[in-house]
Amino acid sequence: MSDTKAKTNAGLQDVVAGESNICLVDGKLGRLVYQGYDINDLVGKASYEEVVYLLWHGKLPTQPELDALDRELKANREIPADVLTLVKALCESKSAPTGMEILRTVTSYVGALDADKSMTRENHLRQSAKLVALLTSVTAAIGRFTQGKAYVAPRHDLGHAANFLYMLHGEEADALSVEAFDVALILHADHEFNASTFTARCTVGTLSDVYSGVTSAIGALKGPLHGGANEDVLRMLMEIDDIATTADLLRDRLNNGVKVPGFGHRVYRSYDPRGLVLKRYAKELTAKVGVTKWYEMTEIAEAVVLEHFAKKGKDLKYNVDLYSGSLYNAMNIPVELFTPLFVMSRVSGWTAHILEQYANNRIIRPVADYVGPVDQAFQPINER
Ligand SMILES: CC(=O)SCCNC(=O)CCNC(=O)[C@H](O)C(C)(C)COP(=O)(O)OP(=O)(O)OC[C@H]1O[C@@H](n2cnc3c(N)ncnc32)[C@H](O)[C@@H]1OP(=O)(O)O
Ligand SMILES: O=C([O-])CC(=O)C(=O)O
Repeated sequence: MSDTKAKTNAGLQDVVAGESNICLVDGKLGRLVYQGYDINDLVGKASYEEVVYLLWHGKLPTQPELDALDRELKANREIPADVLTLVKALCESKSAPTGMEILRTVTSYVGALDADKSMTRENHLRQSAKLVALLTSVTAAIGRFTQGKAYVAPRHDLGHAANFLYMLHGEEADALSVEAFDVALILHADHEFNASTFTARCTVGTLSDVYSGVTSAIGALKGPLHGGANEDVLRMLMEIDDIATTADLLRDRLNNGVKVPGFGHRVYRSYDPRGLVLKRYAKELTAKVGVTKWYEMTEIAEAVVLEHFAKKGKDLKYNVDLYSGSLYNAMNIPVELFTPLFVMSRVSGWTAHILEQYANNRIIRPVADYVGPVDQAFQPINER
């Protein structure tokens, strides 16, 4: 048995697992900072594309730098014919793969077909830009095919957020939807050593490639305790489907010890600053489109769950996934696409962390506190 008296924190809670310049999550103050910039100073002022540049390069771009990134993203918007055929076949498959399973497969597929395997920062940035653009177009295509609609080719005169909504709906979205969607992309872009980002760093810490890092990160984000929670929130509300009974049903759920998606966080103790911004946009957009039911039910959920936590003396609050559901619904985005939307945004953060890991790499390999037996006497199979 190991003689190391390592203190094992279940789920690595509060364990400092490395240094990073990219993102600060201040759980006590409810503050989120990208490369030194508070998210509240970025939303509504910077575009998602500027934030992508910021995360990768550690500084806000000048206009020529932003133009160059914009050209590169646009050059990668079109889905290659073989990828489109794969996406369509998966969407129509009897096994009904989820959007996350399709994105995971596509990432792995395009990685296998990328002939340039060189381990240079320049090549890694090229691959990162390709993934940011391509996974966005593929998410829109999944939305089209799963609704039995035809693929809509990208436009090059639209920004990243506006182009996605155009490719999904086949028509240009209104200005408030584009602004709110761009803000949602910014807010989901990075979050320090969350489970999927840490997974990506572990993968590339072996000096594996960018596509492997992102493929494994998608697998980690998919789970209901992480990115999958944004779909679960709206599904839960749709199952309740009644404003009048929401509070009682949620109280029952909590009293039966069942978790409510969209609440709780490993780091935030005061509040999740992303949730506040999304709530504001959800309120405005749902009122504008005249579909306020899910937003109203979400507000009831917020009140009921926080009251429950407070009575139990728990400092848990709602997280980023609570209000995104009613917001995306007001943009007419199907629930099945909510976690893929998270990928579309977070791929910028994953690749920023992948670049940072490569720049100062040491293989990530913690130790286990072995608690099993060590002195077992071997018995041949015929004596067992
Ligand atoms: C983008 C993101 O990944 S944000 C998170 C998205 N995930 C969700 O919304 C799913 C619901 N939330 C959760 O499962 C958790 O809060 C997590 C996974 C986010 C954090 O997990 P942990 O830090 O391990 O907290 P843990 O699950 O141990 O919760 C601590 C206590 O609060 C309770 N609790 C935590 N979240 C919730 C919840 N959503 N509803 C009800 N109770 C909860 C737990 O049951 C536990 O209670 P106990 O001490 O009586 O056993
Ligand atoms: O930080 C976490 O553990 C989860 C989270 O909110 C995110 O990844 O955005």
